[in-house]
Amino acid sequence: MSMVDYSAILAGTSGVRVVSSTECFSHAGAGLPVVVVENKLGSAIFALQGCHLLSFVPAAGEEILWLSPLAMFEPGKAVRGGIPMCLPWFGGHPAGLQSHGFARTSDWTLEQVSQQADGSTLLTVSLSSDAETLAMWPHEFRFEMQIEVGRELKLTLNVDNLSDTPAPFTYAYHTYFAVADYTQSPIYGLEELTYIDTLGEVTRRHQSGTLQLTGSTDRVYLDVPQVQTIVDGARKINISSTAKSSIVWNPGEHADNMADVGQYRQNFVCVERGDVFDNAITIAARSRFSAEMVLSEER
Ligand SMILES: O=P(O)(O)OC[C@H]1O[C@H](O)[C@H](O)[C@@H](O)[C@@H]1O
Repeated sequence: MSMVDYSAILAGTSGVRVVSSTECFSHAGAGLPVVVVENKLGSAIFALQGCHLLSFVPAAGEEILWLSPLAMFEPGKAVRGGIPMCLPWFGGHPAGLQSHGFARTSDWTLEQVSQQADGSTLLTVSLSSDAETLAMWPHEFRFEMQIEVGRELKLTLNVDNLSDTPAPFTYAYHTYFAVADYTQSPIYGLEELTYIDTLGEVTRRHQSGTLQLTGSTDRVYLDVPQVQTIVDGARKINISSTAKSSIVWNPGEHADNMADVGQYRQNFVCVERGDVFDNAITIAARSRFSAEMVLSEER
């Protein structure tokens, strides 16, 4: 595993380290460079591959993110769990390019680290276009993620279209939330909305009342309110975002055919905030698009 030397960026900031994932997790695979952030308000770990959050624990709270015990930490392979970033397209690609875009398996660069006055830590991570990305997505770009680790986890995605043509764009924060049992964890904030059911034949449906998953589910809720709340026993996990869609997913019984999920499917639910399907956007030439997501825990 090759490690970039980040000592100049980390100098002067305490509580941030760049190490091999093998130091933090006992998962299979060669390992990936991860950034470990610890302060008095909370702690987080993210992989530089994909700018992929793997853990967030608010101080005195519990792990918010689910990371599969069967996850593989291999260069070029998306890790199962945490917050894979899907962009610059979400889902399948018409020409058969990799599902959920190339950003989640690309190596992002740690640009800046700073300590905020309230004790939180702010990190900036980026990915820029090159010949390989231009062959897949014909726009020069700079993707930037600002990661603020405090009592809450705040992620701000800035997408600069540096090209002279408008860029059609879909994305999602594909968050896997840790719950004791996804069939006992109601999700509030989607009541009476229209959703696209993508299991089998794609159909449009209406959500009557509160959503409670009972098995295999793959849905795109459109024009959602800012906040969804997952109730996991005595705690509530709040997901607040500027994104207009919520993709709700658990493979249910199909997890038996997924080498990195299997029997552990019961312990997560994905509520993914993004702009997809009818909410897809176009970023004008030489313009910036920004999207924010904040995760917090309540008891
Ligand atoms: O296995 P992945 O490529 O990570 O995708 C995992 C899942 O992501 C989203 O939730 C999609 O809506 C699902 O259809 C897909 O199965």
